Formats: sequence, structure tokens, C-alpha cells
Amino acid sequence: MTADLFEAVPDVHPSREAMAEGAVLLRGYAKPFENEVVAALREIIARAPFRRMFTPGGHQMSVAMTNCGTAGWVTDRSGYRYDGIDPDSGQPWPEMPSTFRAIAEQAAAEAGFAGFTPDACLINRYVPGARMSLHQDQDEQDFAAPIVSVSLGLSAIFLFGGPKRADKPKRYRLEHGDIVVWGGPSRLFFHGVAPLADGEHALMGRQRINLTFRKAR
Ligand SMILES: O=C(O)CCC(=O)C(=O)O
Ligand SMILES: [Fe+2]
Repeated sequence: MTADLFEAVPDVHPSREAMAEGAVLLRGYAKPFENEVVAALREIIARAPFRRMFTPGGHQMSVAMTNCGTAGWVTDRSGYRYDGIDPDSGQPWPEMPSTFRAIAEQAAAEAGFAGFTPDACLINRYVPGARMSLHQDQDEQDFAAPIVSVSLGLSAIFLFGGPKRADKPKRYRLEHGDIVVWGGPSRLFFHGVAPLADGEHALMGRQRINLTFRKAR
């Protein structure tokens, strides 16, 4: 992967939309790399299949998850944490593909977070009706690093609030290829995903897949 991913794709001009201080929506940013991303995703899923984890409170999440990278986000009755080992296989999570890393690092730089080096990529799979309630991403050790979130497949309504749970979230429709980066002053802002509407995506089928890149350790 070259240093500038868009070097070879001169027709791509991703648009940017400011969401809050430190938060930006890069529309269509990952679209040129969709085939490479999907191929890499298939390999990850073959080794670390999606599974619906349980919250510490005992509820099964509607979103199915897996990870790649040296750290993976897991939840079970004992709590939320990052773990280098997939609890289902007993093996390390699949390596983070170089394409994933390059897209995440470049999107972060585009958003003002040059030098971002993700060690974790949580992969979320939403089928129609699946949702993610408002939460903060706070299981990472270093909040100086942003979160880089890549949307693939069916569009979803992303809810982006503020520092307090009660802050009314703004709604953003995220489409296939869109990337949201949040960090700095908005690193700990509450966010979530509204129940996924049914549909069929030409490349991804009847689902939405979201990749969130994090610096966990
Ligand atoms: O699916 C999304 O767009 C957001 C996912 C998310 O917030 C998370 O995995 O922590
Ligand atoms: Fe999150």
C-alpha cells in the first residue's frame, strides 16, 4: 500500500463534514478499497467467525462481533476488556490486514490525527433490527488516539451525542464506504446506532458491517 492511498485513484474526492470538535465524517473515503477490504474481511471471518457476545449484565448483544489485530474487544459476564486471544478459538485474533491499517491511518491523518497506530479492529455485524445503544468507547488505555469507524453495506443512522449521556444525539446517515473519525475533545462522546432498516446492498447483501480501529494498549 502506498503512502497516499488516493494517488492511484484521481477521480475520488471524498467530502468531509464536521460533526463536532475532533469529529469528522469522511464520506465515501473507503469506497475505492471495497474489494480489497471485503476479501480481507472474508479471511478474518473464516478464522474468527462473528459471534453475539453477552454484556456483563447477561444480555446478548444484537450486533455480532469479531476482531483483528493484536488486541480484540470482548465482553462476557466478567466485564468488557481487550484480549489478545479469541475466547472462542483460544487462538490470537487474525492479524490486522495492511489494507485495513492503511485506510485507518490515512483517515485519521485526514481528520487531524497523524501518527495513529491502531492495534485493535473491532468488527461489528448488524442484520436488520440490530442496534447499538448509546455508549462511550472507554476501554482503551490512551484517549489521545482517536476512533476510526468504517461503514460497509446497508446504510445506518449513527447517533453522535456529547460528553453526557443526556446530550441529545445528532443523527447521521452512514453509507457504504463512509468513515467517521472522533478524537481529541470528542473522543469520549456518547454514540450509538439506531435499529438497522431492512435492505439489500449490492456488494454486502442484507447486512451492515462496521470496522472500528482503536489504540487499545
Ligand atoms: O457501528 C457503528 O457505527 C459504531 C460502532 C461502535 O460504536 C462500537 O463498536 O463501539
Ligand atoms: Fe463505540
